[in-house]
Amino acid sequence: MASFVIEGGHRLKGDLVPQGAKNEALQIICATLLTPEVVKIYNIPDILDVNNLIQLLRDMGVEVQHIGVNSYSFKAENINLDYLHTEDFLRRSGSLRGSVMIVGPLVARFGMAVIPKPGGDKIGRRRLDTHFLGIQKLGADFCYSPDKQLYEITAKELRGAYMLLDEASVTGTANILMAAVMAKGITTIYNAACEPYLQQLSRMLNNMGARISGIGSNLLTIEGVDYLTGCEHTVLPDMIEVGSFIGMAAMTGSDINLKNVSYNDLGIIPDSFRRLGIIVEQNGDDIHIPCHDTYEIETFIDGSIMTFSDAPWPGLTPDLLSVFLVVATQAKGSVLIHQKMFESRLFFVDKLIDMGAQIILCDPHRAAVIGQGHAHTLRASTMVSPDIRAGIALLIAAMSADGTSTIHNIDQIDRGYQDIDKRLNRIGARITRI
Ligand SMILES: CC(=O)N[C@H]1[C@@H](OP(=O)(O)OP(=O)(O)OC[C@H]2O[C@@H](n3ccc(=O)[nH]c3=O)[C@H](O)[C@@H]2O)O[C@H](CO)[C@@H](O)[C@@H]1O
Ligand SMILES: C=C(OP(=O)(O)O)C(=O)O
Repeated sequence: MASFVIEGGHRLKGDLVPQGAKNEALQIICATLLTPEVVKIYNIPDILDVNNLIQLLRDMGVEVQHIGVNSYSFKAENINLDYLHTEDFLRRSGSLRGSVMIVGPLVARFGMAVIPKPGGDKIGRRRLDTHFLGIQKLGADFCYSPDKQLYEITAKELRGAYMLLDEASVTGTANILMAAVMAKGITTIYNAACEPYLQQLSRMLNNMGARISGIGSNLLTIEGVDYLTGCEHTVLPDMIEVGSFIGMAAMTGSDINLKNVSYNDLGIIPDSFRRLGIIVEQNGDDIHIPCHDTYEIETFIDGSIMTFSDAPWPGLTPDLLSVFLVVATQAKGSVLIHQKMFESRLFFVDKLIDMGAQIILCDPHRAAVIGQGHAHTLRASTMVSPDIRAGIALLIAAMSADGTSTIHNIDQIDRGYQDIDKRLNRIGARITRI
């Protein structure tokens, strides 16, 4: 397992271009299964999760061609459904969360699919009920096979239905949407998730001939069609990477320009960093973070201590709370980080405490951070990255610390951040991959 050795204390200066969004790319790549025609996708990030999904589709028989930098064409004309029952399929799909989203397209087009146990971050219970209940509402049957530990799904015909989702699940909404686009009649999904990932998926599906309205809201209406065509689609910049770079710039006292961030799709993210006292300048579609010697967390208007908590879009994404937390350790002021959605995502704070950060882990969901205003720089340390976003938070901590740190298990960072060491070293970081 590879590691990063990070020499802390270097300020960065220069431009960074965010990669394509991991969580959008995973949905979009699964959607290529809905048509036998060619789909061209641009701005696909070159990261472990996405590459594993592309390989999974190749193994299923999809013709995949690399047609340019971060660009691929997909042609799902001849799918080998028998592959879904192989050990190889189970192993590969178990390596990433996004693999669960092949179910919707397969049921829609072939009337059968298999739900393996999906992979992804081990950050608490990650149930799939929303996926099951929604696809069942469309008329599919689920049968559990205990020896193989997977669900086999069959459907003679999918029929549109009204459904109120039990929670606004991101991958759940994507899966149901992809199943519904070719169902007979009208499907209405209320309490749908509406992250930019889903808005982009809906636009892509409409470009393929689907009839989806309500895009960007939590009420989607889908008029089923018989056939979807090929299309071209460009993945948005990764808002989580943009947020990670904003936090990294402030914490390391760097001066960074983030190019082409698709500002209007960042929602509440820039303002949330501003509430941590960070100067986030918008220049057209770029963001400039000037060098900060210090930054001060706001209080709420009544003077009480600020809370940052996650919520489904347009609320604050849970995937950036680890970054807000680490950045707060070097701010002036205090903040409560409340991770409502996941129950095992904050335990990495022990490593920050070892580095000298002032944090009280109140319970698995809440951590109070007492910022030290750069008065006490963090100490270098040796750590293991437990999940993708804790991984980037530890990298930010190590880059700002005094001395040389080591982070093991960096596969967890490579899962979501393309060539992170090379891109940061180009503008002044000192990160060695060993
Ligand atoms: C591949 C992918 O796209 N992964 C993302 C996706 O995962 P994923 O789609 O797996 O996450 P879900 O949206 O299903 O749910 C995330 C967690 O939040 C809880 N929950 C969800 C909705 C809600 O209204 N209330 C609630 O408590 C769920 O029970 C679960 O514990 O969305 C998550 C939530 O933004 C992100 O962290 C993941 O990066
Ligand atoms: C939790 C995440 O990813 P996944 O759902 O793929 O585990 C994430 O991107 O922060």
